[in-house]
Formats: sequence, structure tokens, C-alpha cells
Amino acid sequence: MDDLKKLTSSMMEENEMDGYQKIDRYNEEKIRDISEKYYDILKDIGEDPNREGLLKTPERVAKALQFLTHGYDLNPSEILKSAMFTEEYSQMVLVKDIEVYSMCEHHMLPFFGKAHVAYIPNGKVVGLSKIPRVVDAFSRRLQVQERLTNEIRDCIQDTLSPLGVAVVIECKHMCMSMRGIQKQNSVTTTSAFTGEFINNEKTRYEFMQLIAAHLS
Ligand SMILES: Nc1nc2c(ncn2[C@@H]2O[C@H](COP(=O)(O)OP(=O)(O)OP(=O)(O)O)[C@@H](O)[C@H]2O)c(=O)[nH]1
Ligand SMILES: [Zn+2]
Repeated sequence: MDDLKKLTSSMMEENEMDGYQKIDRYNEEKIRDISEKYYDILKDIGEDPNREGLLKTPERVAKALQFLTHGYDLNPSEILKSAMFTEEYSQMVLVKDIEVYSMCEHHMLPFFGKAHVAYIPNGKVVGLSKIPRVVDAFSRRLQVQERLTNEIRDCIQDTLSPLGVAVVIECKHMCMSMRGIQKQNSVTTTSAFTGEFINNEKTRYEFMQLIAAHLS
């Protein structure tokens, strides 16, 4: 356990997540706490946590877990507000094929795939990069795909007040492929709409056509 503490403190000097902003939640105490638990988990699964290859594993896992859940420390609405501009563009804005990496809250195993997010401005547009940032802020938490889809929709609708929002997410769930039912190729699709995308069938159809099209 002493070895573990030494290794943890060297990592702590960074006090920063891989390429990510410094966040108070990632303090020395928490990384040490998570590391100590993983040290015990290694023993529980029949491993020797003191063998060379595993010496740094508890800290690596703690660090990885923190990265994979850093969305709790982000405020998605503030992310959108940081780049909202008045603009008279009134057609659909679609950002598609946004990579999603999340973890299911039931097994804490990854689910991953793509999100397609569209909105129809109502006098204001948002900086394009902020849409994938919102997707990340909600997906880097323990999630179910349905809630993730709704949260992205609600955040954009409530913050930007557009004429409509559409979100479609397609993901593979590792808890359904590497364990459990073990279906390797099943993909789950979820969708959430507001405003024009609910009331206007043509608009919804246009969105569906655009996400299906391979334009690039
Ligand atoms: N609705 C929904 N279910 C999910 C999601 N991710 C995982 N699940 C499901 O959560 C369910 C948990 O069911 P349980 O019966 O409590 O857990 P389990 O015994 O591990 O279930 P199996 O995976 O069928 O072996 C499973 O059916 C998973 O497929 C998600 O994003 N949305
Ligand atoms: Zn799961």
C-alpha cells in the first residue's frame, strides 16, 4: 500500500486530467481514495497488485475513471451561453456524426457511437463547437442512452430557445456485447424532438434525410 501512495503522489503533482482543464474535483485525496479501492479490487479478482505490470494500475484506473466522468463538473448550459450570437439564419443547423463515449449506469461499461443534433434558430445561433461540447458534458457521466438524448435536447431548447431541436443517438453497448446477451452487432437508436421537429412532418423528414445522407 505504501508503494501505491508513492505512485499516487507523483501523479498528483500534475493535478490535471489528460489534456483537460484543471477541475477541483480531481484532487489528491479523491485519486488516492479511488486508487486504494482498485488496489483491493485487484486482490479480489485474484490478481497480485504488487506485481510489476499492475503497480501503477490503480492510479491509472482512477485517472481514467475521473476522465470518463468529468461531465459532472461541466455546466452544459453555460457552455452554450459562452458562444451565442444574434443571427437571422432561420434554416436547420445540423451537426452530425458527433462521436459519443459514455458509460451505462447499470454496469459501468462503455456505450459509444454517434449523435446527430439539429436546431432551427429563433434569432440566435450558437458556436458550432459548443454542440459537441454539450454532447460530451452529458455523455461523460454514468448514463442511459434515453436520458442522454433527452438531456441534450432539453439543454439546447431551454438555453437557446430555438424553434425546434432534434437529437438522434446511435450507440453500441458493451454490456450487451462483451457480456450478458452477447450480441455483437446490435445498435440502439434513440431520438428526442421539440417544436418544429414535432409539429412539422416535413422538417422532421428533412432532418432524417440529412442524417442518413452521406454528403461528405
Ligand atoms: N434502457 C436502457 N437500458 C440499458 C442501457 N444500458 C444498459 N441497459 C440495460 O440495463 C438492463 C439492466 O438489467 P438487469 O436485469 O438489472 O441487469 P443484468 O442482469 O446485468 O441484465 P443483462 O444485461 O440482460 O444480463 C439491461 O437490460 C441492459 O441492457 C441504456 O442506455 N438504456
Ligand atoms: Zn449496461
